[in-house]
Amino acid sequence: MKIFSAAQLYEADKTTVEKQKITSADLMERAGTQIFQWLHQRLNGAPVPIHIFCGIGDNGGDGLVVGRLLIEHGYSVIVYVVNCSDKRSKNFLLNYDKIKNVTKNWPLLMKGEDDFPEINSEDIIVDAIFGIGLNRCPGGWVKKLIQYLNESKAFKLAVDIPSGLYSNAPLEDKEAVLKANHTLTFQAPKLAFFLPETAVFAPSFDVLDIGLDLEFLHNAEPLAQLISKPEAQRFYQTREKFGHKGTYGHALIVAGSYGKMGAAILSTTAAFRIGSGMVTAFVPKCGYNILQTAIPEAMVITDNEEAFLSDISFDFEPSAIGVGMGIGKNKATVEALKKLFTDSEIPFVIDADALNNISENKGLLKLLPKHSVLTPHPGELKRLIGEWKDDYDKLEKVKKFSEKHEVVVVIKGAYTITVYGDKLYINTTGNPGMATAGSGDALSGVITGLLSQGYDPLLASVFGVYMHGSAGDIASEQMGFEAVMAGDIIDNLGEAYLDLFAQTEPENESSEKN
Ligand SMILES: NC(=O)C1=CN([C@@H]2O[C@H](COP(=O)(O)OP(=O)(O)OC[C@H]3O[C@@H](n4cnc5c(N)ncnc54)[C@H](OP(=O)(O)O)[C@@H]3O)[C@@H](O)[C@H]2O)[C@@H](O)CC1
Ligand SMILES: [K+]
Repeated sequence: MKIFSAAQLYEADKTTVEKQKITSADLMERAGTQIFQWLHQRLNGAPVPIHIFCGIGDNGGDGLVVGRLLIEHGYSVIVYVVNCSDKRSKNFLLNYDKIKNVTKNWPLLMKGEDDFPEINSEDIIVDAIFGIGLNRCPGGWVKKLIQYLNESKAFKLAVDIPSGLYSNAPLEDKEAVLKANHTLTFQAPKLAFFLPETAVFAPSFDVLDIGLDLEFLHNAEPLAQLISKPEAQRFYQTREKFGHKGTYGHALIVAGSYGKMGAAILSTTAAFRIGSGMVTAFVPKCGYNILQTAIPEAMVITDNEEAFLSDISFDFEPSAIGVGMGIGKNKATVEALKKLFTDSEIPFVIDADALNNISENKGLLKLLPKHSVLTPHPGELKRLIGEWKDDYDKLEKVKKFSEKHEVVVVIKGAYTITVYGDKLYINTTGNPGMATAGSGDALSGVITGLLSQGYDPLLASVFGVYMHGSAGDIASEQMGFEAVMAGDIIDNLGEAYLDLFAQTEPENESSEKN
């Protein structure tokens, strides 16, 4: 699924109206009807008070449509007009007139704090104050209204986007954004829903298909691609009936130091579980017995040093190399990395201490084979590219970094984002249970294992992140977030493959669940 900018959505709106020979009011009716149906399906006529706060633009217009349809179906509705500007939109005015035909209780005009209504915790708030047309930070009594609504325990449903949030621009004042419980967004999710600073305002959402012109949407270059099951299914490369272990490559995992041999075990096991034909672990001497005992399937080569890596030499040609998990920052290890990067031509997966060593010795970057994959968590990323002003600045910096060094960067987080040049791929699998030691080692093993099977570096990253998250989701379903350990994620990679093509109940066609 594609993520578009606000400007592109306006363009799509215009094209749709022209091509489908409808009016923009018809489109608003479609949008409002979808929101109404979502509520109606869940409330089933329940007499719960519904407070609808409408701005004076088209987002407010949507709110008025929802209000009218709810009133027509006998719901208990109170509509407020947040009268923050004189420039009411055409379709707002049209629906303002229409709602007067179905009720004697005209919308209440709010002009200041004195007009804030009492809202009970069992009530429902529909937020239709601002949509993607927000053009400045809400201030004055409107900001106070947003804060007032945020304090309420009532369920808050945002129309299109929580009011005060820009769809694809940085946050100006986090006190002036509605904290929605759920958002019903039109046609495509907004970029703000996936970035750490802004995602908290839209913790869950559904995408409502309002029938915008498919050709336009198909041809438009998106801000980012969302990676869910349908995309992951397309990336999957079938295993051949007559394949043998050589067909699926030989992954080399360069990992571990004294006290951190678990990182090597996790990455090596993950590379196997994702389908590598053979995996060799390169570890300091102290890891030999540990690795051979923990993973009999793996081959093990050791460094001359007992406790850390000092010279990474091997006498075979791996099809992919994952390096850095638990290797520490010994001077000799940095020299060993320098030699490894210089001698190899195949792309690497670079994680953990390999990233930290690169950050402290930026010259190493120049030695990296093209299309290597870097998998930093936020702290490692900061050390690599420096501080950023906000999430959007971060993405721009990573894009430049990716372009300059011709590498894939996997920014790990609640929504992991893979960056390659100016392209962004946002993952949708994963859960808070995966915030546990070794989860990153599992991911680097997964990506290395996919590379070794012939997936190209970008696909290995995007598909690997999806599979790692999916395995984590399955593990969390089995044992709850708190109990998940990295090994459980790896143990469920097989289930994640099975789940990729498992038959599921058909979803409601008009909405895509997040
Ligand atoms: N595109 C589509 O495909 C479809 C879009 N649809 C819907 O339209 C929505 C977009 O509507 P929109 O363009 O009218 O903008 P919207 O978000 O209502 O706000 C603009 C108004 O708010 C005002 N205003 C802004 N910031 C402010 C501030 N800080 N403080 C105070 N005022 C502020 C601004 O006032 P002004 O700057 O003119 O003073 C202007 O009047 C979209 O989110 C979706 O819900 C669907 O109906 C159908 C398909
Ligand atoms: K809104």
